[in-house]
Amino acid sequence: MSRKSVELFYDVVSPYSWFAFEVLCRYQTRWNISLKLRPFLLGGVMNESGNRPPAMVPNKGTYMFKDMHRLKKYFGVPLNIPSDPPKVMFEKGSLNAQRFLTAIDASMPDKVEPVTRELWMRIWSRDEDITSPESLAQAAKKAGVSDKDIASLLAAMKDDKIKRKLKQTTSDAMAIGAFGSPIIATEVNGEKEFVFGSDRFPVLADMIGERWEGPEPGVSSKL
Ligand SMILES: N[C@@H](CCC(=O)N[C@@H](CS)C(=O)NCC(=O)O)C(=O)O
Repeated sequence: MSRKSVELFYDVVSPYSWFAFEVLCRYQTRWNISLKLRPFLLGGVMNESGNRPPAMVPNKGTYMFKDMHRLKKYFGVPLNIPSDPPKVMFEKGSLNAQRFLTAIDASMPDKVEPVTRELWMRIWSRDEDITSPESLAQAAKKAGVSDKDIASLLAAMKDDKIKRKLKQTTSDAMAIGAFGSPIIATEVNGEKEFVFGSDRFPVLADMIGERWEGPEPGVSSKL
Protein backbone atom coordinates (compact mmCIF):
# COMPACT_ATOMS: atom_id res chain seq x y z
CA MET A 1 0.00 0.00 0.00
CA SER A 2 1.32 3.44 -0.87
CA ARG A 3 2.24 5.67 2.00
CA LYS A 4 -0.28 8.30 3.04
CA SER A 5 1.01 11.82 2.99
CA VAL A 6 0.52 13.71 6.26
CA GLU A 7 1.43 17.38 6.49
CA LEU A 8 1.98 19.19 9.77
CA PHE A 9 1.49 22.95 9.54
CA TYR A 10 3.01 24.46 12.67
CA ASP A 11 4.62 27.47 14.27
CA VAL A 12 7.10 27.11 17.15
CA VAL A 13 5.28 29.89 19.02
CA SER A 14 2.45 27.37 19.56
CA PRO A 15 2.97 24.99 22.50
CA TYR A 16 0.14 22.66 21.41
CA SER A 17 1.93 22.26 18.09
CA TRP A 18 5.00 20.94 19.91
CA PHE A 19 2.93 18.04 21.27
CA ALA A 20 1.56 17.27 17.81
CA PHE A 21 5.04 17.48 16.29
CA GLU A 22 6.58 15.00 18.75
CA VAL A 23 3.70 12.55 18.36
CA LEU A 24 3.91 12.64 14.55
CA CYS A 25 7.69 12.22 14.68
CA ARG A 26 7.17 9.17 16.95
CA TYR A 27 4.61 7.70 14.55
CA GLN A 28 6.33 8.55 11.27
CA THR A 29 7.88 5.10 10.94
CA ARG A 30 5.17 3.25 12.88
CA TRP A 31 2.35 4.37 10.62
CA ASN A 32 2.51 3.96 6.85
CA ILE A 33 2.85 7.70 6.32
CA SER A 34 5.20 10.15 4.75
CA LEU A 35 5.38 13.13 7.10
CA LYS A 36 5.96 16.57 5.65
CA LEU A 37 6.82 19.30 8.15
CA ARG A 38 5.46 22.64 6.98
CA PRO A 39 6.52 25.65 9.09
CA PHE A 40 3.98 28.46 8.63
CA LEU A 41 3.22 31.75 10.37
CA LEU A 42 0.50 31.45 13.01
CA GLY A 43 0.22 35.26 13.28
CA GLY A 44 -0.66 35.37 9.56
CA VAL A 45 -3.24 32.59 9.97
CA MET A 46 -4.82 34.40 12.94
CA ASN A 47 -5.04 37.68 11.00
CA GLU A 48 -6.33 36.18 7.79
CA SER A 49 -8.89 33.91 9.44
CA GLY A 50 -10.11 36.60 11.85
CA ASN A 51 -9.28 34.34 14.82
CA ARG A 52 -7.39 35.39 17.96
CA PRO A 53 -4.89 33.51 20.13
CA PRO A 54 -6.64 31.63 22.99
CA ALA A 55 -4.33 33.25 25.56
CA MET A 56 -5.94 36.61 24.70
CA VAL A 57 -9.25 35.46 26.20
CA PRO A 58 -8.51 35.55 29.97
CA ASN A 59 -10.39 32.37 30.97
CA LYS A 60 -9.00 30.45 27.99
CA GLY A 61 -5.49 31.65 28.86
CA THR A 62 -5.86 30.42 32.46
CA TYR A 63 -7.23 27.07 31.25
CA MET A 64 -4.51 26.74 28.61
CA PHE A 65 -1.65 27.16 31.07
CA LYS A 66 -3.20 24.58 33.44
CA ASP A 67 -3.75 22.26 30.48
CA MET A 68 -0.07 22.63 29.54
CA HIS A 69 1.00 21.06 32.85
CA ARG A 70 -1.23 18.05 32.25
CA LEU A 71 -0.20 17.68 28.63
CA LYS A 72 3.49 17.93 29.42
CA LYS A 73 3.16 14.68 31.38
CA TYR A 74 0.65 13.05 29.03
CA PHE A 75 2.78 13.62 25.91
CA GLY A 76 6.19 13.22 27.59
CA VAL A 77 7.38 16.61 26.31
CA PRO A 78 9.47 18.80 28.66
CA LEU A 79 7.40 21.94 28.25
CA ASN A 80 7.70 24.76 30.77
CA ILE A 81 5.74 28.00 30.68
CA PRO A 82 8.07 30.96 30.02
CA SER A 83 8.28 33.66 32.70
CA ASP A 84 6.55 36.25 30.50
CA PRO A 85 4.26 34.43 28.03
CA PRO A 86 2.65 37.55 26.43
CA LYS A 87 6.11 38.98 25.70
CA VAL A 88 7.39 35.70 24.30
CA MET A 89 4.29 34.94 22.23
CA PHE A 90 3.00 38.32 21.12
CA GLU A 91 5.86 40.83 21.37
CA LYS A 92 8.82 38.75 20.29
CA GLY A 93 6.89 36.27 18.19
CA SER A 94 8.24 33.72 15.77
CA LEU A 95 8.70 35.41 12.39
CA ASN A 96 12.50 34.97 12.34
CA ALA A 97 12.33 31.40 13.60
CA GLN A 98 9.75 30.44 10.98
CA ARG A 99 11.79 32.12 8.22
CA PHE A 100 14.87 30.28 9.44
CA LEU A 101 13.00 26.94 9.32
CA THR A 102 11.71 27.83 5.85
CA ALA A 103 15.29 28.44 4.68
CA ILE A 104 16.32 25.08 6.16
CA ASP A 105 13.42 23.34 4.42
CA ALA A 106 14.56 24.85 1.11
CA SER A 107 18.16 23.65 1.30
CA MET A 108 18.46 20.83 3.87
CA PRO A 109 14.97 19.43 4.55
CA ASP A 110 16.27 16.59 6.74
CA LYS A 111 17.36 19.21 9.29
CA VAL A 112 13.89 20.74 9.70
CA GLU A 113 12.89 18.19 12.35
CA PRO A 114 15.94 18.52 14.65
CA VAL A 115 16.18 22.32 14.35
CA THR A 116 12.45 22.70 15.01
CA ARG A 117 12.87 20.57 18.14
CA GLU A 118 15.79 22.69 19.33
CA LEU A 119 13.79 25.89 18.79
CA TRP A 120 10.93 24.44 20.83
CA MET A 121 13.36 23.44 23.56
CA ARG A 122 14.52 27.05 23.62
CA ILE A 123 11.19 28.88 23.65
CA TRP A 124 8.90 26.41 25.42
CA SER A 125 11.26 24.51 27.74
CA ARG A 126 14.21 26.69 28.73
CA ASP A 127 12.65 30.16 28.30
CA GLU A 128 15.35 31.20 25.85
CA ASP A 129 15.20 33.62 22.96
CA ILE A 130 14.38 32.41 19.42
CA THR A 131 14.50 35.76 17.64
CA SER A 132 18.16 36.79 17.35
CA PRO A 133 20.56 35.34 14.74
CA GLU A 134 22.72 34.03 17.62
CA SER A 135 19.77 32.12 19.09
CA LEU A 136 18.87 30.61 15.72
CA ALA A 137 22.51 29.68 15.15
CA GLN A 138 22.72 27.95 18.54
CA ALA A 139 19.60 25.90 17.81
CA ALA A 140 20.94 24.84 14.42
CA LYS A 141 24.36 24.01 15.84
CA LYS A 142 22.80 21.77 18.47
CA ALA A 143 20.91 20.05 15.66
CA GLY A 144 24.17 19.29 13.88
CA VAL A 145 24.23 22.03 11.23
CA SER A 146 27.75 23.21 10.37
CA ASP A 147 28.89 26.80 11.02
CA LYS A 148 29.26 27.37 7.28
CA ASP A 149 25.70 26.20 6.57
CA ILE A 150 24.36 28.25 9.49
CA ALA A 151 25.91 31.40 7.98
CA SER A 152 24.25 30.64 4.60
CA LEU A 153 20.89 29.94 6.26
CA LEU A 154 20.99 33.19 8.25
CA ALA A 155 21.63 35.06 4.98
CA ALA A 156 19.03 33.05 3.04
CA MET A 157 16.23 33.74 5.53
CA LYS A 158 16.37 37.42 4.52
CA ASP A 159 15.87 36.63 0.81
CA ASP A 160 12.54 37.46 -0.81
CA LYS A 161 12.41 33.89 -2.07
CA ILE A 162 12.32 32.53 1.49
CA LYS A 163 9.90 35.21 2.71
CA ARG A 164 7.58 34.32 -0.20
CA LYS A 165 7.91 30.59 0.55
CA LEU A 166 6.80 31.15 4.17
CA LYS A 167 3.85 33.24 2.92
CA GLN A 168 3.01 30.48 0.45
CA THR A 169 2.99 27.79 3.17
CA THR A 170 0.73 30.03 5.27
CA SER A 171 -1.57 30.51 2.24
CA ASP A 172 -1.58 26.76 1.59
CA ALA A 173 -2.83 26.23 5.15
CA MET A 174 -5.41 29.00 4.75
CA ALA A 175 -6.60 27.40 1.50
CA ILE A 176 -7.57 24.22 3.33
CA GLY A 177 -9.32 26.19 6.09
CA ALA A 178 -6.69 26.82 8.81
CA PHE A 179 -7.56 29.03 11.78
CA GLY A 180 -4.85 28.02 14.27
CA SER A 181 -1.99 25.63 14.92
CA PRO A 182 -1.30 22.71 14.72
CA ILE A 183 -3.06 21.79 11.48
CA ILE A 184 -2.56 18.18 10.38
CA ALA A 185 -3.62 17.60 6.78
CA THR A 186 -4.03 14.41 4.80
CA GLU A 187 -6.03 13.04 1.89
CA VAL A 188 -9.16 10.99 2.44
CA ASN A 189 -10.75 9.45 -0.67
CA GLY A 190 -8.86 11.93 -2.87
CA GLU A 191 -10.00 14.95 -0.84
CA LYS A 192 -7.72 17.03 1.34
CA GLU A 193 -8.92 17.06 4.94
CA PHE A 194 -7.38 18.33 8.16
CA VAL A 195 -7.69 18.11 11.91
CA PHE A 196 -6.86 20.96 14.26
CA GLY A 197 -5.04 20.27 17.52
CA SER A 198 -2.78 17.82 19.30
CA ASP A 199 -5.90 16.18 20.74
CA ARG A 200 -7.19 14.80 17.43
CA PHE A 201 -4.86 11.81 16.95
CA PRO A 202 -7.52 9.11 17.49
CA VAL A 203 -9.58 10.79 14.77
CA LEU A 204 -6.57 11.23 12.46
CA ALA A 205 -5.67 7.55 12.92
CA ASP A 206 -9.22 6.59 11.93
CA MET A 207 -9.07 8.87 8.87
CA ILE A 208 -5.88 7.24 7.57
CA GLY A 209 -6.73 3.67 8.61
CA GLU A 210 -4.02 3.36 11.26
CA ARG A 211 -4.10 2.44 14.95
CA TRP A 212 -3.70 5.07 17.70
CA GLU A 213 -1.52 3.61 20.43
CA GLY A 214 -1.29 6.66 22.66
CA PRO A 215 1.16 9.55 22.74
CA GLU A 216 4.25 7.40 23.42
CA PRO A 217 3.87 4.26 21.28
CA GLY A 218 6.90 2.43 22.62
CA VAL A 219 9.42 4.41 20.60
CA SER A 220 12.52 6.00 22.05
CA SER A 221 11.98 9.72 22.36
CA LYS A 222 14.29 12.13 20.59
CA LEU A 223 13.87 14.60 23.45
N1 LIG B 1 -7.41 21.64 21.53
C1 LIG B 1 -6.20 21.95 20.80
C2 LIG B 1 -5.86 23.40 21.04
C3 LIG B 1 -4.78 23.92 20.13
C4 LIG B 1 -4.64 25.42 20.29
O1 LIG B 1 -5.29 26.05 21.14
N2 LIG B 1 -3.78 26.02 19.48
C5 LIG B 1 -3.63 27.44 19.51
C6 LIG B 1 -2.20 27.85 19.26
S1 LIG B 1 -1.17 27.29 20.61
C7 LIG B 1 -4.52 28.01 18.41
O2 LIG B 1 -4.11 28.18 17.30
N3 LIG B 1 -5.78 28.25 18.77
C8 LIG B 1 -6.77 28.73 17.87
C9 LIG B 1 -8.16 28.45 18.40
O3 LIG B 1 -8.28 27.84 19.48
O4 LIG B 1 -9.12 28.85 17.74
C10 LIG B 1 -5.07 21.02 21.28
O5 LIG B 1 -5.26 20.33 22.29
O6 LIG B 1 -4.03 20.94 20.63
